[in-house]
Amino acid sequence: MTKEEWGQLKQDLRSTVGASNYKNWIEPLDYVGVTDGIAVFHVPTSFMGNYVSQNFGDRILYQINQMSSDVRRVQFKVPANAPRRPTRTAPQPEAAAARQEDDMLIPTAPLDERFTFETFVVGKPNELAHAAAKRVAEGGPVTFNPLFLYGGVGLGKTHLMHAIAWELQENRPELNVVYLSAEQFMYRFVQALRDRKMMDFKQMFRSVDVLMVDDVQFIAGKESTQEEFFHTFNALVDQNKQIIISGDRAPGEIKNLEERIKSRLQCGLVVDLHPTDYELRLGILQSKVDRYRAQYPDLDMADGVLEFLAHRISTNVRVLEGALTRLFAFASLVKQEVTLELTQDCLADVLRASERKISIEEIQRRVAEHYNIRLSEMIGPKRLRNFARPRQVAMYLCKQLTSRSLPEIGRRFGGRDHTTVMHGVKRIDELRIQDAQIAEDLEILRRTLES
Ligand SMILES: Nc1ncnc2c1ncn2[C@@H]1O[C@H](COP(=O)(O)OP(=O)(O)OP(=O)(O)O)[C@@H](O)[C@H]1O
Repeated sequence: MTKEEWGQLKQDLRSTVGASNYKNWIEPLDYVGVTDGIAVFHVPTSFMGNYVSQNFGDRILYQINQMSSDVRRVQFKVPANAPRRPTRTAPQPEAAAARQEDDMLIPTAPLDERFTFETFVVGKPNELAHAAAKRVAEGGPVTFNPLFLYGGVGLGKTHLMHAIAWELQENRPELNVVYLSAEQFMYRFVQALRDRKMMDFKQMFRSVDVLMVDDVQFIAGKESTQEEFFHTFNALVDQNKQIIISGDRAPGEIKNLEERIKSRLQCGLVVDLHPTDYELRLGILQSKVDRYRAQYPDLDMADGVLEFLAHRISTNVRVLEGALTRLFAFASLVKQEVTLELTQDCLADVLRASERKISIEEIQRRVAEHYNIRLSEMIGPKRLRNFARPRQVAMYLCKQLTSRSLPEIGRRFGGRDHTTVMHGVKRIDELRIQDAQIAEDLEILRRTLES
């Protein structure tokens, strides 16, 4: 079959499949030629290839055979040198855009170019989640299904999901990887219902190789979306296709999520991203600064600024990044070195908002745990050294980390006098210098309390 013949045949197909199907599925086909009785067409995505093959393959072959009898099969494949999947960040080719406009069923959402494994800083709080994400991104045989990533706001769930999708595209370009938020899933679902395209919807989601759904808590309480999600999930698991889900808490703790979905989500590997600690925050800041240096080559930064920010800003990485961006923009505007003073001025509101309110109770509890004594023993009247020293450490930390007065602290330590507290604080201040063990205890406790 020549290209001209295909051109003619295509026009014939228009009347048999209808204008909308023609525009969406037939027009974008790029006819390559016939080899060994197989008519080969190039398609922009493997998803599209599967769809056309399943829905129009027989009809196309039939039409071809009306013209030429030496074609036995039709094949739709993504060319080996195809550009990265066009439905992501790259501009959409016309056909794909038209398709999206037409029926809004192309399920994948754009990926953020900044969210890759290279830019993800690994520390104790996220090392497990990172390792699991890396494993899935290799695209090898499915070992845990689903991978469920959860954690609080701004701790890197979306970043890791995008990183997996990018890497899968690199490692296994032939796979049909679909990433979308649970909200988008619902939106597509409702739209398919409205447009009476449920068959298309089902087929589409069941034809993916890797399904990634972000912020699954969104579908909690939304009955029919949950139902459809459950069926999609099961169909893919049955076919041994990888599923990756994120949520803001562990599956069992998501309210108004059906029990059967909860238990399905718990079947694979559930890993959490813990709140960041000081070291991780510092690492993230350093890596961001390295990138900013390219943007602001003349900007100087005084020692201690990053450490200050890592100490003072909350666990949410998004807030941390926002603060740094603002700081750099401000410093370059006023053409000044980034000093501690400038930082405090420029970020006064952020610093105030993320001031962590540590309570006396929290300090007492942590210190008791650290020294392996009971809370009642620390607060109680006993003067045994085993209890008295931890008590003084706790008093010292209360003075350092809260804004409570000495009499108030005394009251909360079993009604002790403020002079007792003062004595305790002074004693620990001395020991801090003489006794390395005490210094280390204080450092550990301060860090855990501040993280
Ligand atoms: N370990 C990390 N290394 C580098 N950047 C990080 C890290 N963790 C988070 N970030 C950055 O912090 C920002 C927030 O992360 P992300 O959007 O992934 O959070 P999330 O957990 O999905 O939050 P939400 O619950 O609000 O959706 C992003 O800009 C991301 O790049």
